[in-house]
Order: sequence, then structure tokens, then C-alpha cells
Amino acid sequence: MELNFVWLINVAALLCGWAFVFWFLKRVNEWYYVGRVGKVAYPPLPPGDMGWPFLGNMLSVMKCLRAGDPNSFIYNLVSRYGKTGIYKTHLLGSPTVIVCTPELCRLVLTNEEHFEPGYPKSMSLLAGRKSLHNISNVEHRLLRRLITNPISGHQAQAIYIKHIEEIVINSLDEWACMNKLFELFTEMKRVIFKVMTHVFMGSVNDSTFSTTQNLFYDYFEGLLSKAINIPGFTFHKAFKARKELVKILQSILDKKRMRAKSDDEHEGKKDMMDLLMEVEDEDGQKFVDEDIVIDEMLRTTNLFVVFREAKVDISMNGSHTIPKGWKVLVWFGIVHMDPDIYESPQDFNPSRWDTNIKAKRGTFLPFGAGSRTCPGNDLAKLVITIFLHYFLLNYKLKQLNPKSPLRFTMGLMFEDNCLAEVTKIP
Ligand code: HEM
Repeated sequence: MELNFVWLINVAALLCGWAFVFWFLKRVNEWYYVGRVGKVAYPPLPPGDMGWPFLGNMLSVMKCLRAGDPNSFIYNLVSRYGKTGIYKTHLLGSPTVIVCTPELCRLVLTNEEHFEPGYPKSMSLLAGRKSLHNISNVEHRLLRRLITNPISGHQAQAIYIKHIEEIVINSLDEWACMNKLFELFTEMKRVIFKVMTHVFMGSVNDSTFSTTQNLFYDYFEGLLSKAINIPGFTFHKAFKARKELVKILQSILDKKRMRAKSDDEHEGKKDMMDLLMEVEDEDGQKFVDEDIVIDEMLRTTNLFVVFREAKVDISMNGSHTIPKGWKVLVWFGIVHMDPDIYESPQDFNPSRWDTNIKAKRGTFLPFGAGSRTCPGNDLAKLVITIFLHYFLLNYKLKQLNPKSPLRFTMGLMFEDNCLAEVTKIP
């Protein structure tokens, strides 16, 4: 009897100890980050949960990502703290505020004075000191113009249409000739990568292409890893891949410069003009219909969040403060799935774009907003349009384990593959 009592006391003490450790650990981040600024902040900090020491809420985010439903992380915050559209949390090693209403997303994205890019350390380091995210606003404007001009607008894009069509048609034919199940996402990534390689590097031979592609995958994997540059870590592999990629690009550029010197410039111009004429005369109308589908695709599958950092303490519409130095996550995927904005948002319904839904500012932000709006948006839409055009007209797809549009996009990014067979319509 006495032994039982001692045993009970031990178990109770253990449980209390465990509950205390749990309670204590759950508050460390709150004390450390919020305690320092929260008392003086006016208006108050947004509601939310700072998670565990070091880890913050990363485990919850990873769980939602793996389940193919990243937005459920936000829905969870909404159910706990109400639909405030702004929440504090701790992600990727930093205290963070998430904004997820059209007004707040736009406010952050267009306010260059108070918000700067705040991408995780791994991304910043891998992008390099002179990348668009790591330079001054003046340098950014100059570099951006250099990147945007060759890939934006009808005229610039006309140059690529033929090559993109060629890549897409060849790839679709190759898929159809396989006559067996293949990993759809792996192959789609190859198509997209082929197009991008062509746009940015010109035509390259097969071996350079596959080396570049493998290096790029290693690089991509490192973007959201812990920035530990020690052999064996993902980041180290990504860093090495970056060095190799720079070498390859450098040698391609050198060769191009040499060739440009000896080329007949007039011939080059004539080719370009021919392509422009062809596009205006014959193909100008061809792709218009898919444009609407594309918006619905971007709405339903858009996974991207954009990272910023507050340069000063900022009051958001007078209701909450974002403290200086905190990261800001502009989570516009939630805006695209808001039933107050899009009726039955989970439904893939291209005809919803027949009404003038775009008129509401900030409700459709797949490419961001403000001075850092995606410069590749025209090109991205062009590639999707061409792919859809040929695919829908000439091919049939049988998916073994079909995915929702969201999981489909995630597959492109996170290797969540899906088996498919493609046949050509006779
Ligand atoms: C469906 C495809 C794409 C989506 C949804 C997308 C989305 C975005 C978004 C949301 C941003 C804003 C980031 C920020 O504000 O910090 C962005 C920036 C950027 N995107 Fe894209 N993008 C796509 C395709 C492309 C392509 C094809 C290219 C290259 C040709 C590209 C190049 C860039 C660059 C260089 C930036 C940085 C711009 C800056 O900081 O000024 N994107 N993209």
C-alpha cells in the first residue's frame, strides 16, 4: 500500500514536471521576442503563437506542407485567434508576422520605404551578394530593367514563342512515344527547365543541359535548408552547385561573346523580325482562350509566399504593430482561397473570371505587387499557355494517382510525384 502511494507520488511529480517543462518551453519564445517589444508597442502586436524555442512553428508548417495544404496553418490560426488577417509566429529561425488580407498584402508589398526583402538566410546566401534581393533600391531598379526587358512584352516574347513551341511539342511527343507510365512532375520540370535554359542560356548541348539541371535541383533544394556550410548538409551541396552553375554560365557567356564578334549581325536581326511577323500574322489570336484558365490555375495552385523584413516599427492600419527587424510573410494563397472574395474558392472554375473580379485590388496576387512584381510573369504565362494549347488539343492524359491542383504544384516543387500516361489523339 505504502509502495503504491510512493509510486503514485512519483508519477504525479513526473507529470507535473513534464507539464511545467512543457509550459516553460512554450513560453520561452514569447518572453524572449514579444516580452522585449510587446509592452511598449502601440498598437499591440498581432495575436498568434510563437511556438517552441529554436523551432518556432516550423513543425506545424511542415506538417501542413506535407499534407498538401499549407493554408491549413493559417486556418488553424484563424480558428484560435479570429479572422484578424495578421498573426505573429516564429518561422525559419525568426520572429515573423503573417499578413493574409488583400489590403495588408498590398500594403506590405508596395511599401518599399518600410519593408525590405526578408528572405531566409539560406536563400539570401545562395542568391548571392549581387542578387535582386541583396542590393540597394537604386541598384535593384537598374538590374531589374536589365532582366525584365528581354523577357517582357509581346515583342520580346515573340522571339521565344517558336523555341517554346518546339520544346513543348517535342516533349509531348516523347511522352506519348513512351507508351508507359512515367513520373509526370519529373518530366514537367524538365520541360520548364528546358525552356528557361533556352531563354537564359541559348541552345546548349544535351550533356550541358543535364549537368545544369542536376546542379539546379541541388541548388533549389538548399534554398529553404538550414544555412550550414559543412559537407554533408543540403546547404553545402547547394552552395557547391551554385559555384558550378556560375562557372557554366560564365563559359557560355564567353563563348557567346566570341561568337557575337564573328557573327553576321544583319542575319540575326532578320531572323528575329521574321519571328515577330509570323506571330502577328498567324498566331496572334491563337492562345487567347487559355488566358482565362491560366488565371484560375494561378489562383488555385499558387503556393508562393513572399518574404519581407520591417525596417522600422510599423503600425498596420492603426490596429497592430510589426516590430522592427521582424520578418513579414505575405501569404497571398489565403487571399486566393477566401470565400468572401471567390465564391466556392476550392472549385476550379475558369468562368469565374468572366466577371470583372480583377478590379478588386489585392485580391489576385500570384506574381506579387509593387516594385518587385515578378518580371517573369509574361514568360511564365506564355509557357503555360503554349503547353496547355498543344496538350489540350492533341493529347490525352491518364493519371494513376491524380492530385488536386495544389498537390500538383507542390509536386513540381517537392518531388511529390504522380504517375501518368500520355497518348496522342489520332
Ligand atoms: C508561375 C510562375 C511564377 C510565379 C507564380 C512567380 C511569382 C513571383 C512572385 C510572387 C514574386 C515576387 C517576390 C517578391 O515580391 O519578393 C516573383 C519575383 C521574381 N520572379 Fe517570379 N514567378 C514565376 C515565374 C518566374 C519566371 C519564369 C521568372 C524568370 C524568367 C521569374 C523571375 C523572378 C524574379 C527575378 C523575381 C525577383 C524580382 C525582384 O525582386 O525585383 N519568375 N515571382
